This record gives sequence, structure tokens and C-alpha cells, in this order.
Amino acid sequence: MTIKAYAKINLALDVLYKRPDGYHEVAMIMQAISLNDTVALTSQPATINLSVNIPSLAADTSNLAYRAAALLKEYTQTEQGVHIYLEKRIPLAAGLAGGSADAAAVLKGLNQLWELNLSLDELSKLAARLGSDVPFCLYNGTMLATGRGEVLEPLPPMPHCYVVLAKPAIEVPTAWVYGQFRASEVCVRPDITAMREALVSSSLAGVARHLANALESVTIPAHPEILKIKEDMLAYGAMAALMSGSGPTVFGLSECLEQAEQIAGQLRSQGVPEVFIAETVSKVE
Ligand SMILES: C[C@@](CO)(OP(=O)(O)O)[C@H](O)COP(=O)(O)OP(=O)(O)OC[C@H]1O[C@@H](n2ccc(N)nc2=O)[C@H](O)[C@@H]1O
Ligand SMILES: Nc1ncnc2c1ncn2[C@@H]1O[C@H](COP(=O)(O)OP(=O)(O)O)[C@@H](O)[C@H]1O
Repeated sequence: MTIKAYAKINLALDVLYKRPDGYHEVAMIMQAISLNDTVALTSQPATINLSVNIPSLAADTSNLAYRAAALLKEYTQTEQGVHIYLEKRIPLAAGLAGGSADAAAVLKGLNQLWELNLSLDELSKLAARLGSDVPFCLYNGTMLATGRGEVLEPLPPMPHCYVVLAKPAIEVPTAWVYGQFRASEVCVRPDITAMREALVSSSLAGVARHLANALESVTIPAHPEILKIKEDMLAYGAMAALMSGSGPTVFGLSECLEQAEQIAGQLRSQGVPEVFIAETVSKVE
């Protein structure tokens, strides 16, 4: 069984306050995009093994794909095992939830392969134990995420568009970004209500107008090359551009594939090491 694990972007990301459990209360509008890893699951007796197509990602018990399988096995007390082959295309530690997408794909896939019959709601509770973004990756499409990211409400699909992704050669740990966050440093406070209204009225221009991410106030001052990529995307014709999640990937929106290709080509010629063109994905079962 082979499953696609889709990356996400955050159209709007507001950080409300730090909670007693150390996490931050957030309000985010999240969108699945077509850039994906593939997760191949092969049933085997008893044990869980993992292999990965890139040497930079450990294929051991720390991998979120492995942890998802181990959690499901422990929760259901099944005797069954699995070999997981992960083909990574989503860049690592990029703000695109690549690891979370893999974990969600393993939970969904093994629920079928091991014939466990867990509901999506039950899988979602397990997903939240693996990471705040994993429940969204189970559902994908377009969602409002609150709590620490695990409380989800489906929203109308984002109008179709192309999404140019550009990742500078830096890694930004999510925990560090939240740890440095100070509400007083946020210049443009994300307007979650306005973004929701743009989706309800199916207005891509409205979505573009209201893109905002409170975490830019941490990651951009530490890595000004992110701002340069945003400015370049706009100069090359993107409707709007924003850092995704905790960064450092920047995404730019375009209605037209030729223009997205042009923007991507320009960024590559400027020396941005990882540039992809994706498109919005509506809910996939
Ligand atoms: C910022 C976002 C936006 O979608 O995505 P990424 O940039 O990671 O893709 C998410 O909130 C990231 O979710 P995820 O990457 O699953 O985070 P987790 O593994 O749950 O947490 C990693 C660390 O980030 C901090 N954290 C995470 C989520 C949250 N709401 N508040 C936090 O303070 C905590 O310090 C936690 O230990
Ligand atoms: N299957 C996986 N894919 C990617 N990263 C993983 C995976 N399993 C564990 N990780 C770890 O999680 C960290 C964050 O990964 P990722 O989900 O790609 O980024 P982000 O949270 O910024 O969207 C990585 O630095 C990596 O060490």
C-alpha cells in the first residue's frame, strides 16, 4: 500500500499566549498542498522496520513515521508488524510539516492494512500525541486549527492556485521559534476572521490580502534572507508571499502556472537552493 503524505502551508498563523503546559495557544488557517512524500507500507509479522531514501534523515525509532507505527501497535496491542519505506520530497525542518504528514499517513495506512477499524476521531487523538500538526495532516484540505494546533474545524476549500515554495539553506527548530516569540514584536497581527471570510466567499484575492504569520517576527530578524526571498517573490509577480509555519520556507501564490514557473526560475537563478512548484489540494480521504 502506498500513500501520499501532503505538505501544508499556514495561510494565517496567530499565537495567542503561552500555556501552563509549555505549548502556545494558536489560531491557524492551514492548507494542504500537492508537494508530498510517499509512504509505502508492507505487512510483515510482529516487527516494525523503516527505510528512507535520504541519508540525512534517521531511519530509526526517532523518526515520526516509526513512532506513529509503534504508537498504533501499542495502542491496539496488535501482533502485526510493518515495513515502512519513506520517500522524502518535502524538505526537512522547513515549516511544511513533512514529518507530521508522514506520521499521519502511517496512522491512516496502518488502520487499513492492519484492519483496526479505528475512527478518524480516535486516530486524531493518537496523532496529537505525536505532534501538534499531525491531526491536521490526517484530515488535510483547508482547516482552522486552534488549541496547540490539534483542535480542527473544516473550512471551505481555498480557491485553486499554484504555490511556489522557496527554502533557504537554513534549519529553524520549531521549539526555538516558539521559545523566542514575544507578542509585542508582531508587526501585522493575523486576522483569522478576515481569512475565514475570504475562504467563505471563495476569494483568492482576499486570501492573498490576508496572508499573515506571527512567527515571522521571530524567524525573519534571525534570518533576513527570508525577507529577501519574500520581496523577490513579490517583485517576480507573486500575488502575495509569506513564511510558512516556523519557517524558513517562503511560499508565494500565483493563479497561473507559467507565472509560477517564471517566479521559481528567477529564485533558482538568485541561488535559492530548494525551489518547488505545488498547487493547493482539497480534502483527500
Ligand atoms: C509552527 C507550526 C505551524 O503549523 O508548524 P511547523 O513550522 O513546525 O511546520 C506548528 O505549530 C508546529 O507544530 P509541530 O511541528 O507539530 O510541533 P510539536 O512537535 O507539537 O512541538 C514542537 C515544539 O514547538 C513548541 N510548540 C509547538 C506547538 C505549539 N502550539 N506551541 C508550542 O510552543 C513546543 O516547544 C514544542 O515542544
Ligand atoms: N519522517 C520525518 N520527516 C521529516 N522530519 C522528521 C521525520 N521524523 C522525524 N523528523 C524530525 O523532525 C524535525 C522537523 O521535521 P519536519 O516535520 O520536516 O519540519 P517542520 O516541523 O518544520 O514542518 C526534523 O528536524 C527531523 O529531525
